[in-house]
Amino acid sequence: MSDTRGLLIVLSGPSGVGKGTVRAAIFKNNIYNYVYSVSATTRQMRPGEVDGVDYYFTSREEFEQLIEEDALLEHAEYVGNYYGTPIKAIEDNLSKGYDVFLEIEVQGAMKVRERMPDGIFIFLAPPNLNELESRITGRGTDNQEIIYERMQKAREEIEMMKHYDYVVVNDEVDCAVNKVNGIIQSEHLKVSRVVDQIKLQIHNYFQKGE
Ligand SMILES: Nc1ncnc2c1ncn2[C@@H]1O[C@H](COP(=O)(O)OP(=O)(O)OP(=O)(O)O)[C@@H](O)[C@H]1O
Ligand SMILES: Nc1nc2c(ncn2[C@@H]2O[C@H](COP(=O)(O)O)[C@@H](O)[C@H]2O)c(=O)[nH]1
Repeated sequence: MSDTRGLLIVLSGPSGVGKGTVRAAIFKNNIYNYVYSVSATTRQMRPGEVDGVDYYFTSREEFEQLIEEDALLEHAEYVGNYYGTPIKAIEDNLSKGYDVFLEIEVQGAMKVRERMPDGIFIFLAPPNLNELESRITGRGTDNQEIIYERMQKAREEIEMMKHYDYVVVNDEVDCAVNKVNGIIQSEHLKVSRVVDQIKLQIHNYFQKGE
């Protein structure tokens, strides 16, 4: 009867908006004990990235095997590479009561929404598109062609914002972090999420006295 299952939190939005930056800041002072869902990808590892921490880096064959085995909650092809969310760790952590944090692009988020509609879907938006382009360019990880593709994608992705539960504009990282934490903590206080626990406490209290 008690609902101690964790919450599934999906942080999504266009490439370069700052999802990774905001997520890293949230996890640096992880006061709420969120667990991060490490995705699998076929893209090349960037300098400083660690296999199993930033991503599980796989070959295309290995990734296709994961699809075949139904080991992914969702997957998407994004600018020439596969990205996907391993399902087992999510199920294990949610059932242990941890809030699980996904940082994924928009097509994948929409697939998660179909399979896990109880999730909390947060769209991280740029202050404007010029700022988005300068963030992608400033990161220095993509050539002009890829930057162009990522900006084209961003246009479609911003259109999808209406399918999310919340939007947070990432103008200042600290401000965005506080808003995301605030959303999650408010979700925990929803009557629908706590009502069963309260009923159980009342039930246990009166049973003791009988
Ligand atoms: N609020 C902000 N103000 C200024 N710069 C920012 C802000 N947030 C992130 N950035 C910068 O923007 C760049 C892109 O950020 P980041 O890599 O976190 O984006 P992302 O959404 O995770 O991208 P991708 O989806 O491609 O992985 C980085 O150089 C980061 O330092
Ligand atoms: N649908 C999914 N998208 C994912 C996943 N993991 C990451 N991503 C997103 O892909 C793009 C590109 O990432 P990058 O690391 O190459 O810049 C970005 O929007 C990520 O958030 C996933 O498991 N599924």
